Amino acid sequence: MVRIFDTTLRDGEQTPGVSLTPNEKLEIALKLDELGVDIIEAGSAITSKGEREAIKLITSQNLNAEICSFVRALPVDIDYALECNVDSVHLVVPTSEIHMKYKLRKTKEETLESALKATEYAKEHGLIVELSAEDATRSDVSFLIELFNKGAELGADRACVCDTVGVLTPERSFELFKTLSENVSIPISAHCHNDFGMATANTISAIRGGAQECHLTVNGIGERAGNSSLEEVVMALHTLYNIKTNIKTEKLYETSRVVSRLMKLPVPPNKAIVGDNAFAHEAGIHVDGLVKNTQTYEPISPEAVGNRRRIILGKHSGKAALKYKLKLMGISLTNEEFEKVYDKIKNLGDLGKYISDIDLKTIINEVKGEIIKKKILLDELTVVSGNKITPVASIRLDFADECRKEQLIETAFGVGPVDAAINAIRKALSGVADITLEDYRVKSIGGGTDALVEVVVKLRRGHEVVEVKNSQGDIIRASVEAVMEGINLLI
Ligand SMILES: CC(=O)SCCNC(=O)CCNC(=O)[C@H](O)C(C)(C)COP(=O)(O)OP(=O)(O)OC[C@H]1O[C@@H](n2cnc3c(N)ncnc32)[C@H](O)[C@@H]1OP(=O)(O)O
Ligand SMILES: CC(=O)C(=O)O
Repeated sequence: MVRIFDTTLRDGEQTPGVSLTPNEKLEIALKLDELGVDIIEAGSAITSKGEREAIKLITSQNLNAEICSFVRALPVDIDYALECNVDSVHLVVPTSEIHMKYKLRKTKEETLESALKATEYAKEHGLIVELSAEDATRSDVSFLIELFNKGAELGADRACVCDTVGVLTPERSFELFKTLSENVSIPISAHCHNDFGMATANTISAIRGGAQECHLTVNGIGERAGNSSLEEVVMALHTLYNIKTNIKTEKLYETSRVVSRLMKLPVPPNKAIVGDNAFAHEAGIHVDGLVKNTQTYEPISPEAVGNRRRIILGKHSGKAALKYKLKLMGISLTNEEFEKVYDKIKNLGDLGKYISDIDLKTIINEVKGEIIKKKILLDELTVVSGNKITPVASIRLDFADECRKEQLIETAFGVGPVDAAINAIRKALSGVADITLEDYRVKSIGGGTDALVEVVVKLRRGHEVVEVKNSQGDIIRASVEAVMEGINLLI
């Protein structure tokens, strides 16, 4: 069993440009606790008043996880951590020549002395101490052994080896952690960075070498190129090495998305385990294999990590993929219709188009000659904007489906006239269609104030996404009509 020390809220929050409010930190901490991490490094208490408020909020929840604060080898940092009622401190001491000489401006002896004093101080105040060597992978190994063993004599509970600038290789990592775990009297943890894209491999090698705990972040976020990614390390350990952790893997995707949303850091589609393409398949040969047996092209099931399988139609699709999609959607086609739909998919694919489920429905309707009646029509739109007025829009929509027919009227404010108009649509449709605007882009086609503007909106309803374009001279109408078109496609 390997213990997971999650540093999403400390090293992860050190991602340049990221800063969370106390409530946002709490929301992530609650998710991490549900996920089953053993330790949550909630922040560095010394950093700011807001940071301390966040850590206090987290420690007040009585979570299952141990709550930890980063501290330098300084009593003042430990005092701030104590004020936040944490269970433990991640007590960090630079150990490489470069860090000691240039950053701390201290000798090895002085560094060791301050580290041990700080350890003693933290222990006297009842804290669990994880004594951590910063830039350990560019440090003298005998110095690391001396620091950790002397720290252990003073009560340090765990030792941590930081690959601060990500220079380990899997081979070196195995050897280093083997040597340290054979010569240090307390459990050792690995904290790896991803500067050369090897953080996951280095962490796994550290564990194989004897590390009993690892520092990870959700989505691999963190300083520079980030830290070892929690979802990658955990799934590799469970699946490829048969080493267990306390992580409830089926919560990985959901946790990834909460962190992404609150940190405003999108997850790359090809991100292992939690990326939207991690279980997406387009190539015909792959989909044919998957339909016959999912293990042909999936090393683990998407459900195991709370992700989902997506079959994408496009240029590389084969007929097995189209048949599979039609079966899922409960649509039957004659052979002739099937061939026509398939040809259209290939043609659109050649034009570089990705064919969403909604596009597929539109293609099928076209091929079958069926006209789809729009459920929501824009009847009236009024927008008022100026220098002495908060932009405001009122809207009247005609809504009609099989069971309901009504007019929806709403008014809303916005930061500008477009925002006000879209807010009014959203308000009018709340409860009718819960749709989120994921992206809005505008560009001018030609110059001059009378130029055409092209608006592109991306809307999501559950797992379905549409992208719609509208071009005309009036930016407000272009925006509203693009949104209305998208909504009609989604409902
Ligand atoms: C690899 C890592 O991720 S390390 C963690 C990085 N995290 C952070 O930096 C947390 C956010 N930081 C902050 O809010 C601020 O830097 C503070 C509050 C910690 C310190 O702010 P300041 O007092 O203004 O110091 P400043 O940031 O300019 O410099 C850091 C000081 O800490 C010292 N220091 C750095 N690491 C350590 C350490 N582990 N133990 C003791 N002292 C340290 C530096 O030598 C420097 O001291 P100096 O001013 O005497 O030269
Ligand atoms: C302590 C830490 O975050 C590092 O050395 O990378």
